[in-house]
Parts: sequence; C-alpha cells; structure tokens
Amino acid sequence: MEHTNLILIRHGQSEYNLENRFTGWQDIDITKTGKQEARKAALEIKDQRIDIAFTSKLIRAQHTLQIIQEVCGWQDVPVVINKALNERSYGALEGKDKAEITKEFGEKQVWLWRRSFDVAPPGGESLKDTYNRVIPYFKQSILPCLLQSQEVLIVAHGNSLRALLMFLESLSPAQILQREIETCVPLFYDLSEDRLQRLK
Ligand SMILES: O=C(O)[C@@H](CO)OP(=O)(O)O
Repeated sequence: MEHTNLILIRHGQSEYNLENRFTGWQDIDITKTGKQEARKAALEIKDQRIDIAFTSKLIRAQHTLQIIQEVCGWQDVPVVINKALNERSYGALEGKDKAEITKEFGEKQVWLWRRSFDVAPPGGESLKDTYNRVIPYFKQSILPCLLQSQEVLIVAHGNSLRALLMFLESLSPAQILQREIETCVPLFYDLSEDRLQRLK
C-alpha cells in the first residue's frame, strides 16, 4: 500500500444551527437546507471509492451520511456508529441561544468555550476532553482500516472533527483556535503509509 484516502464531512445544517443555539449532545435533526447540503457534498465525493463509513450516535450525522449513501449509490458500504465521534458536550449551554449567552457572559468567554482547546463550558467538554475520546477511537477503530488500504468516510461534527484534524495535521492549541469546519464541505486527506504509521 502506498497511500489511501480519508474524507471528513461535518453534518448538514441542523435545526439548532439554523436557530443559532448550542447543540452538543442534543439529538437534533438536519433542516431542509441541511439535506440539500448533504446532496451537494455527495456529488463532490461521488467519484471516490469508499470502503467503510464511520459516524456518531447523533441523528444529524447519521441522516447526512444516509443521504450521501443514497446519492452516491453506497447503500452497501458498511457503516460503523460510535458515540466517540459525537459532538462535544456543551453541558449547561445546550439548547441556549448563542447570542443571548454572549450578551450574558461576554464575547471573550463564549469564544473560549467555543474554540479554545482546554476551557470547558459548565458541565460540558473542552475540545481537549473531546480529543481524548475521538483520538483513541480513531487509533483503535479507524486507523487499522486505513492501514489495510481501505478508503474511509467519516461524517461527524464541528468539534469532534476539529479534534481529529488537530491530530491529523499536528496543530497546536493556538492553531486550532482559528479552524472552523463548515457544514457538508468535504475535507480530503491523502495519507501515505509512512504518515499513517506515524499516526499509530
Ligand atoms: O452547537 C454546537 O454543538 C456546535 C456546532 O454546531 O457549535 P459551535 O460551532 O459553537 O462549537
């Protein structure tokens, strides 16, 4: 094996994304726009080969993956569901309006909760906590597939994917502050065997 492909996709727009509310572990479905975004993402990756797909336990990611599978004709591709890929928990902030929380606590604090590496929202997970469940799962269950030359699709969430790309791209806590992941914009990684071995 010389190299293999990994594609990461954040779910389509959810009802809470539309309403500008913190979502986290709330199991909120995608909107009509979210479904359209999933179809568009599918058309962008349709010519790829995918051998196995991974997703979270949350409906917005699973639903996005189902649409991608339908559009691409990948209904037979095995799907592995694991809560390790769930969005970060936003604890007490879940369901709350992001603008109202910003008014109450200030932009700086909300920015730290949303984008810093190690500041956890009350009762929730920091990105570091999320990283500490996503990366062991990636190493244990996804990396072996890539090492066997399987082409892998992961459909997950803004912050579980930020944790993963921090690992894949060796980003520092300062660098990850700046990274945003858009809904349904596929991220492609062409991984050499050498690089995969170093991720072990
Ligand atoms: O609310 C959430 O769960 C996430 C993703 O939608 O929001 P944020 O971009 O603020 O981390």
